[in-house]
Amino acid sequence: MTSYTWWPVLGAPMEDGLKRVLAHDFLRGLSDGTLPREAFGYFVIQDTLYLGEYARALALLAAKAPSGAAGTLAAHAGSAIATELGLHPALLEQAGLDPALLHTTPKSPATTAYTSYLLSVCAQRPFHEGLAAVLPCYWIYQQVGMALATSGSSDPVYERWIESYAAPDFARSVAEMLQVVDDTVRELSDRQATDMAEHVEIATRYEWMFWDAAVREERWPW
Ligand SMILES: Cc1ncc(C[n+]2csc(CCO)c2C)c(N)n1
Repeated sequence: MTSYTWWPVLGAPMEDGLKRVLAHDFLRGLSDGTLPREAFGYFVIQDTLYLGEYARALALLAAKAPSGAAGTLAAHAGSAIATELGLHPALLEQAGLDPALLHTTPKSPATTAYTSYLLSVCAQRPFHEGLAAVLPCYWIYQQVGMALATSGSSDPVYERWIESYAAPDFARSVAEMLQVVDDTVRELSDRQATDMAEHVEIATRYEWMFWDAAVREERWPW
């Protein structure tokens, strides 16, 4: 990580957020198997809703990317959709939940806030800012996957989730994205780099809030 040009610019807010994420009850519960199935089911449904919007954010970003990065971003938009359609419904079924819930559950307040934020930054702000907003999604999940994979989980459903983010395929996709970030950061003024760091910090907080909403099974007041 430290060999990347972007690390000294963007690493601090993500590392701080990662510490908080790793200490969150949701991830402790995934590791030791005490996470209630209801909280995991809530998470998988909300995450599927999230992925559909995240893919659109990446597609918006692809449209304004320099040509060297456009193909990577468009391909990643495609693979986010593939996860939405593949892994997530399979996880739901394995967890004993009806995949039809995916079509009847509304986005939670946290999912609405995070995806609205991503879409608005990617649509309305310059490329480097959008890239900063989508970065914690990759980096945090990779770090979480690696941290949890060292001891795994006694629960086979949770273990499958951990394995998918500790897998070499996922590491390759994160590395592609980090290279795009590196190529981008190299060209920026100090002001632009500070703007990126601000988006990284906000998106990292949203990542924490997403786990937290699942533990609380957050709902709209009516
Ligand atoms: C809340 C939330 N944040 C990050 C991810 C991880 N993630 C989602 S899409 C994508 C890239 C393309 O597949 C990655 C790494 C998630 N699943 N849910």
